Amino acid sequence: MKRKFEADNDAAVVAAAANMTLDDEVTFQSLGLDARLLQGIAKLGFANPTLVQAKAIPLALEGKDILARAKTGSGKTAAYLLPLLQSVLKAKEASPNENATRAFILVPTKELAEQVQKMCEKLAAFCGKAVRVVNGAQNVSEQVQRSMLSENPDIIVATPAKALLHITLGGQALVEKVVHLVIDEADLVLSYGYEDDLQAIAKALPKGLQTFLMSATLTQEVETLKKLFCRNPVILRLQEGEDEDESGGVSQYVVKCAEDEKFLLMYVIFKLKLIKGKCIVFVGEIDRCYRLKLFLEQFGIRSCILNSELPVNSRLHIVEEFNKGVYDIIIATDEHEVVGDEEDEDIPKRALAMDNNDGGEPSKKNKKKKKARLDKEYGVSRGIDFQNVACVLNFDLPATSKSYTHRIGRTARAGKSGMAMSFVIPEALHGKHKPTCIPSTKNDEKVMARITAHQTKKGKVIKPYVFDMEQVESFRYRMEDALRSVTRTAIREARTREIRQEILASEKLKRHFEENPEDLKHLRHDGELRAAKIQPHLRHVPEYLMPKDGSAAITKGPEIGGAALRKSGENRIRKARERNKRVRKQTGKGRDPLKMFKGKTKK
Ligand SMILES: Nc1ncnc2c1ncn2[C@@H]1O[C@H](COP(=O)(O)OP(=O)(O)OP(=O)(O)O)[C@@H](O)[C@H]1O
Repeated sequence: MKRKFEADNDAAVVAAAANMTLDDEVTFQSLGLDARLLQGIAKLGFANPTLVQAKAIPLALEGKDILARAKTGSGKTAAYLLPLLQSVLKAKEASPNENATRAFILVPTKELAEQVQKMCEKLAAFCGKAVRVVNGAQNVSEQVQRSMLSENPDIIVATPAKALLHITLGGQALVEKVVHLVIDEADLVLSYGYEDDLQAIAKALPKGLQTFLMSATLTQEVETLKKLFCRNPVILRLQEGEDEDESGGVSQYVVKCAEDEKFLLMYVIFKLKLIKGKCIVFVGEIDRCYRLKLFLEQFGIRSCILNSELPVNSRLHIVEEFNKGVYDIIIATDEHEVVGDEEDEDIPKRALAMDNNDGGEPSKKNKKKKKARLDKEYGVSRGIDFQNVACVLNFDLPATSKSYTHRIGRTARAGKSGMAMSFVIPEALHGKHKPTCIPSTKNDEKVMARITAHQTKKGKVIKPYVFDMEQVESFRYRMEDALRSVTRTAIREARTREIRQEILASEKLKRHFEENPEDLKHLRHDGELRAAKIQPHLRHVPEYLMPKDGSAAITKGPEIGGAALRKSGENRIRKARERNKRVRKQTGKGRDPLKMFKGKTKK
């Protein structure tokens, strides 16, 4: 049984309280950080520390162990990286010629390792060669691993499994000077199956390290890690919403609909551009990614897919490009989250093996085959810093309220606003349109009730979102037409083709892109899979289908995701791009002159 972690009963110093707020006068300068780090912070555009940074950094600089619980997107990464970097710089000043690894940062996924390493490099951008941080989570040969470790990088970011490999290879020489250990997403690392690795790491690292445990939720797992690694830590329990300004936070909505209406709404929402800005759509199974992508493709709507089957380089590139604004829609699974971690046994284990089955029970053989293909160190709903996401759309509900919290935490980050919309199939409507329905949705109402209770406890409200279904219904015929084309064979083909393409791009072209990084810009992940029958007429919305009062009349709720964009520069960039496109269309300017050129022959 899971138990909520009660810091108050703990012997440790409880530094946080419900009324902990951010003092106006706390600035990065007042935290006493090195001038080079302040330059890095300024370059990142961080004006002031977030609450978790303002509270954790001074304590960390005093050498205290920290156990911090702060909401998703609240800036926990810099809260531990800055004190770590400060410590490395100090050590380098004391012994400029000594190369020694001083910190290990453990994260649950490869995606997160890459992100943390990049953030570290950005914060240390003005430190010259004084700081060397490596991403030790990559799959590399022993030879590469040896060369990576040969100069004892100051900071190693890795998953626990990879960190242990490094420690085993590097031996005492690698760990003897380690003084800091960070476990990011601490509530998650154990559920990723890293327990044995963590036990071994605890034995191998020197005693008396300064430890940081960072998490969005305090659970029994965090308590276990605390016992394993911490010495009387300061516990920071930063309450939800304390560091939000009034406009910040996620507005949460629920839409009750049948399985086929999910597709209908997706068509209408994306085709009529009802979402202003970028959107992450979470689905329950890998096959669902392809079903939805192929379905949207029928209407000329482009999207990218993210799941653990894709090679890690493709996954990282997709997130990077999405953050730059290259793509608007990501359809993702969060497979590690799908194995329910709540007490209720009724919660369907949205097991990976159900995949590809369209509802049937998986055969044992199938189960084995599927699991072998998936990357254990994959994860997108935890920790990944998707930027300026206007809306998180739960096409299929997650299995637990904890997963829900992390999914919706991909929007409204860094004090911005965002929207989360969840589709829920009421029991009465379940069973309708069985061919596409996934078994886990049977329990949607139960799961949603648990999610609502969890959010209510945190003072959050989930409101119903209303669409004008009469207007939406006029699109049904086209939806059904498109859905019919997305057969199981088409899905299977698309899935195989996508993986093949991505592996090709990821592995064979890796060296090419290392040598020609500019070419990466042209590698797109939202291409058409074309596995389903293409029906050109579906790409256009005929005038007679459009609501008389414009597309916005379809929603009776607030603008979807609009608030998130109002604050981001991306909105301006997007508008400028659209404007330029219109101008180019009207004037013909900007077209490829080579393609436009019509040679005249002399008479
Ligand atoms: N002081 C700051 N001012 C403005 N933006 C910041 C600041 N600190 C961090 N950010 C930005 O906030 C976003 C979220 O930060 P970060 O990823 O560290 O959050 P997190 O708390 O670790 O989230 P999660 O729980 O999802 O892992 C990032 O885009 C980061 O660049």
